[in-house]
Amino acid sequence: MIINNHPFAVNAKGHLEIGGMDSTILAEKYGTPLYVYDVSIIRENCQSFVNAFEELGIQAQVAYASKAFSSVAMLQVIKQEKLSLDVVSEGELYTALKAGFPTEKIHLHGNNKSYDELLMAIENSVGCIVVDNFYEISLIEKILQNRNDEINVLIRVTPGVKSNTHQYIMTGNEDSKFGFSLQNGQAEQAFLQLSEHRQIHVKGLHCHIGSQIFETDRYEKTINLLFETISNWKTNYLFEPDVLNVGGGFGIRYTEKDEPLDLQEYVHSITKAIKEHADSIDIPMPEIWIEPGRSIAGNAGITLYTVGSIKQIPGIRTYLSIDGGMTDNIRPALYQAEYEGVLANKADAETVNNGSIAGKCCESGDMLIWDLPLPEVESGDMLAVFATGAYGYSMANHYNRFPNPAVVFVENGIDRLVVKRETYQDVSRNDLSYE
Ligand SMILES: Cc1ncc(COP(=O)(O)O)c(C=O)c1O
Ligand SMILES: N[C@@H](CCCC[NH3+])C(=O)O
Repeated sequence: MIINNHPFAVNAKGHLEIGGMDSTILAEKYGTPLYVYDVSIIRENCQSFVNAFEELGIQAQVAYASKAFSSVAMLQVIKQEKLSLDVVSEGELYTALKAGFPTEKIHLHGNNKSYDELLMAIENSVGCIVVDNFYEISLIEKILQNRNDEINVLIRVTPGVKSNTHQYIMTGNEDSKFGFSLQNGQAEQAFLQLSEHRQIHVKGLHCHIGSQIFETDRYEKTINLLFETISNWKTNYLFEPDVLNVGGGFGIRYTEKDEPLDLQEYVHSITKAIKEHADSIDIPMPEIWIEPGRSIAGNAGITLYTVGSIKQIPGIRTYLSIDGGMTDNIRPALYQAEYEGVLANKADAETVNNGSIAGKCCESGDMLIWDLPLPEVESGDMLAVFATGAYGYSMANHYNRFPNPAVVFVENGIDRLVVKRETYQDVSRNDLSYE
């Protein structure tokens, strides 16, 4: 049975199941708050993208955007599914190396890569550096001066497309901290500078217009703009890209308001648009690279909490406080993101009232869900919040010195702890005494 359009079942005891396991048993075994992933859903999401390209006979790389959720176990699953990997920092690169990820399939991103980050990437022969700005070019040139390495780069461009999403997760517009503008000539200047360097191979262009996007026409519009540039560069510099990377951003279902497309639909429309343009300017079909994060990890994860204090304000609202909140999921506070949830131990009980789910932090904005329809709630009940697999754990923080939760993977009815719960020692690990 699918519950509320989220891919989880309810068992005979009326408990929420994830990956064939009773979620209340997981909560008892590992404690709450707890992130739980159904690994089979992660794998299905990976395969949806990979198979869609394969069926079209298109050369492609599907790079998991590891910022959505990075841990050694997660990246090992991604490696098993034969995807590539997008990393944005030394920490993400370090995690990828720790997971044994093939370095030639790693792409390094970032709008302010440091000398050390770039050096680490070059020393480890990553497959590609997505160059973002002129300062970065100068750092790469400096590193290559003393080395014989040759590197592949993509040029990250901002095509000037506004995506229909929250301002904080919009990245392809002209007024953005990311990438070289196509409009004002900076992308062309970067292209010329990079192309002159004998150790740098410009493989193509990269752009990412934003996140949680439901319309394929945004990608089509972006591809139109990219090809205006490619066509000019072909005429002026005989440029034919080997690769076009159109980023990630494919939307998922958080609440009933979201109507996600099948992942294949994005692949089909991106491929069609690129093919038509490549044919029209008579260049070989480039490899298509995409970078999904949320659409791989998001719907595979849930967070389990225990309900504590219940505060009823007659005629106004009932606040149900849980043992986590904005420290393990900052998205509602940061982007007014909305979620759905159920009581995991009463998953099939009839809903009778609305309850608003409050986090534990000393912050009025620490609210996870407003007015969630729920059955009769008692302290000690267990709340499951759906679709928290992306940008939940990875954006966790230590506000009020809360330790980060544990992460458990479940597959074929077997559960495995993949990230340990932090302890108070972990939280104060770097504190030094001043006495
Ligand atoms: C460059 C880049 N690629 C890929 C992604 C992944 O996006 P999403 O998780 O929405 O697929 C992001 C995040 O928005 C990004 O900035
Ligand atoms: N962290 C954001 C997505 C943007 C990430 C990368 N550009 C979110 O939770 O929705």
